[in-house]
Amino acid sequence: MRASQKDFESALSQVKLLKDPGNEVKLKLYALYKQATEGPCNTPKPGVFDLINKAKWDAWNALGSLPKETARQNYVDLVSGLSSSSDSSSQVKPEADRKQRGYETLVVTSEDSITKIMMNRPAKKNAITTQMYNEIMLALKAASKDDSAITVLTGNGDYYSSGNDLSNFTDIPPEGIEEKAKSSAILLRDFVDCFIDFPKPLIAAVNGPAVGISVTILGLFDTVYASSRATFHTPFSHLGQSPEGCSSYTFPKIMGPAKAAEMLIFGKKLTAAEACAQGLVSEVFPDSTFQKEVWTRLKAYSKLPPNAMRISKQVIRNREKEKLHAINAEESRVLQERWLSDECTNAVMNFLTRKAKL
Ligand SMILES: CCCCCCCCCCC/C=C/C(=O)SCCNC(=O)CCNC(=O)[C@H](O)C(C)(C)COP(=O)(O)OP(=O)(O)OC[C@H]1O[C@@H](n2cnc3c(N)ncnc32)[C@H](O)[C@@H]1OP(=O)(O)O
Repeated sequence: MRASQKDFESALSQVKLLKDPGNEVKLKLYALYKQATEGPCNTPKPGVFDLINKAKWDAWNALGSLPKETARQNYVDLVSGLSSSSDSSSQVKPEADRKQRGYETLVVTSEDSITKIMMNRPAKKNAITTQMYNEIMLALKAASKDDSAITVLTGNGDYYSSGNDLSNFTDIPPEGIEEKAKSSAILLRDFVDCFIDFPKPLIAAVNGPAVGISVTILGLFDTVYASSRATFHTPFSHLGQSPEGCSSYTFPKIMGPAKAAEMLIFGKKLTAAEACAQGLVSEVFPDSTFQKEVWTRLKAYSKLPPNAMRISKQVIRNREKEKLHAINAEESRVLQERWLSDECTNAVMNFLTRKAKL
């Protein structure tokens, strides 16, 4: 059955209510509309620099001598197809579709062009076990290839993360502590390399206190938002350890050597406001509105052209990459030795036997 003028008019009203179907479809709609109402294109071709009008002219001209009635019918069919697909895509996707399965220590979701990686061991203050290091690496690798524009790391519960899970030190294989230190240094190096190489904008939403490695790697993020309740703390000397996450380079660069030394050598704890004043944090939000304000901001950012954002990140970061990989390798090598020291063993034992908290 041929589309009537009434069908065509109703399609014209319907099209105004549709979600933006993208430029390609908009050009098709334009061309069919012109063909249906004016017949074949016989206006002069716009100049090469008049890009938009030239694209429209090309689309219309491509319809050749298609009869007006057929163009009208095609327009009505196209709008009807768009309406039904937009009805189904506007339905809320079931939770199971949005959540990426297969992680035990994380909840990973992708929505609104944002991949959110949430550390999910709230009862242990999101302490990072060997399994969590591996899962974060997997999630970052997947996020670097998915169709999201930006990636966010955050924590579930009252902490962002209490850093390395100190029970990682008790899980010693039969080959002995040296072997464990060696494999842990490789794990650490690989973990930090994933942040150095991550190609899309990477944002930390620091929902609460952050300790150790969860703080040091912030220097490798593009933006860091913090709740007013967050604190930042790297108690390496207390633990007989030394800095990682490239912080021996990024922290002095971000906050100056004197402030960096207070954090990295003396374990000074910064409030969110102090961390922001020193350049480690981009912006602090009141804890009561943190989630709402951060996600509203990120949803707006995620609509920016993704390729432009990736390229801007490359321009900002690429010249430092080689240096960062070398620093990461060196920090991991030094830590491998530190883990075998009495200072480190005693500090970890004190925590695990509940004699000390940091
Ligand atoms: C041979 C070498 C192997 C090494 C393998 C290493 C792999 C790579 C390492 C990379 C280097 C990283 C370095 C760091 O991140 S250093 C920082 C380490 N973190 C800490 O030292 C923090 C320790 N935790 C605390 O001081 C307190 O728990 C904290 C102040 C964070 C919170 O105190 P609060 O009183 O509020 O809460 P609880 O102490 O009762 O905590 C609740 C439960 O969570 C457990 N918890 C918390 N943090 C950790 C942690 N980091 N590791 C292990 N467990 C942690 C805590 O024990 C409580 O558990 P229970 O309820 O079971 O008692």
